[in-house]
Amino acid sequence: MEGIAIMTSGGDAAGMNPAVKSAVDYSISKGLKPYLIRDGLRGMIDGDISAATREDVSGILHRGGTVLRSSRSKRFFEYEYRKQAYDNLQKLGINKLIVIGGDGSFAALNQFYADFGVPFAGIPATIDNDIPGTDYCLGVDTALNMIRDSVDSIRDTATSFNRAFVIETMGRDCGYLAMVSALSSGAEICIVPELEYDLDAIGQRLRKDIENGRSSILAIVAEGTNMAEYLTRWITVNLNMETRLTVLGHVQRGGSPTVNDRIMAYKFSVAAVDSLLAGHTNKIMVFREGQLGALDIETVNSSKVELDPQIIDLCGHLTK
Ligand SMILES: Nc1ncnc2c1ncn2[C@@H]1O[C@H](COP(=O)(O)OP(=O)(O)OP(=O)(O)O)[C@@H](O)[C@H]1O
Ligand SMILES: O=P(O)(O)OC[C@H]1O[C@](O)(CO)[C@@H](O)[C@@H]1O
Ligand SMILES: [Mg+2]
Repeated sequence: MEGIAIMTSGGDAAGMNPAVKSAVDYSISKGLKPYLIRDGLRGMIDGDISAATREDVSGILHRGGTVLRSSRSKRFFEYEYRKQAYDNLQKLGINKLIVIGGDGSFAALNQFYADFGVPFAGIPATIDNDIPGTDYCLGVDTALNMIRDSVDSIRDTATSFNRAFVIETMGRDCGYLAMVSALSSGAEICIVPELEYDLDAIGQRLRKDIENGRSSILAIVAEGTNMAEYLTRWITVNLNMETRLTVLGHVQRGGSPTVNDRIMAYKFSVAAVDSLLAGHTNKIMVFREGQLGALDIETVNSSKVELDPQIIDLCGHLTK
């Protein structure tokens, strides 16, 4: 039986566990022998790999994070350790890989393919939603719901005082989480890398609102702008409102996957196994304009992330 190994790599994301479960179950149904690699690239180098049964992956789909665990391995950049990883796969008869992770993890597996010709299929999973070619990455919906709950709670306390709150969301260099959260929570300000902002205009708009009775302000700031602390001081001074900063941090990465993340995980996993069975060697599963598909890693690597233009438009008035 042909061996197929499944791993999670890079930042964990809700949806990784249902993706692992589905990849194992579907591989077995297709006559493959699934293996699980623990701790991502670290486990591949150190041979932390074991055969998987359906029982091994039962009862995991509702859990957040990744039961396989993850890593960011410095050693994988070195050929010597990639060779060690290859030898581990060879010993077990594994000649197909599924990697559930972000762009860095795909780059790692593509390098591994260039070195040793082991085909892989990538499943986009990162709350940042920053993988080119796909509108959706696993974990994003769960993260957005986490953020919504947190911002709604902050709104409760903000409106109990005359206060402003600046809330920083994750997303590395991508403002998707911040933009969708600003819209879904009714924020007054949104600062993201994708949009220019005009603090003078924001000041004029909100001073008028305050004259007309506004007593609280919510500002959502993407981590990639590095603006959260500055904006907190700016609101205090320029809008004369007591202002608190909340950095949501890793709470956004946890939590039980939403229904959407579970269903997307199943779709991506089945597509990944099918892609390998069809003989494709280095495809990334994507979801674009409501359709499931697959792109060559080269296309993904050479493209730019394109966020939903309607979301960007809808946020425009929150930046001035
Ligand atoms: N060019 C490369 N060659 C070899 N290994 C690489 C390469 N690029 C990335 N890697 C490996 O892939 C790991 C995961 O990449 P990275 O830390 O960027 O996370 P990611 O998969 O992009 O997920 P996220 O952005 O959601 O955290 C890195 O820690 C490194 O071990
Ligand atoms: O603290 P860590 O796990 O290194 O990663 C933090 C980064 O990971 C991400 O959450 C993506 O998983 C980014 O938004 C953030 O910048
Ligand atoms: Mg990444």
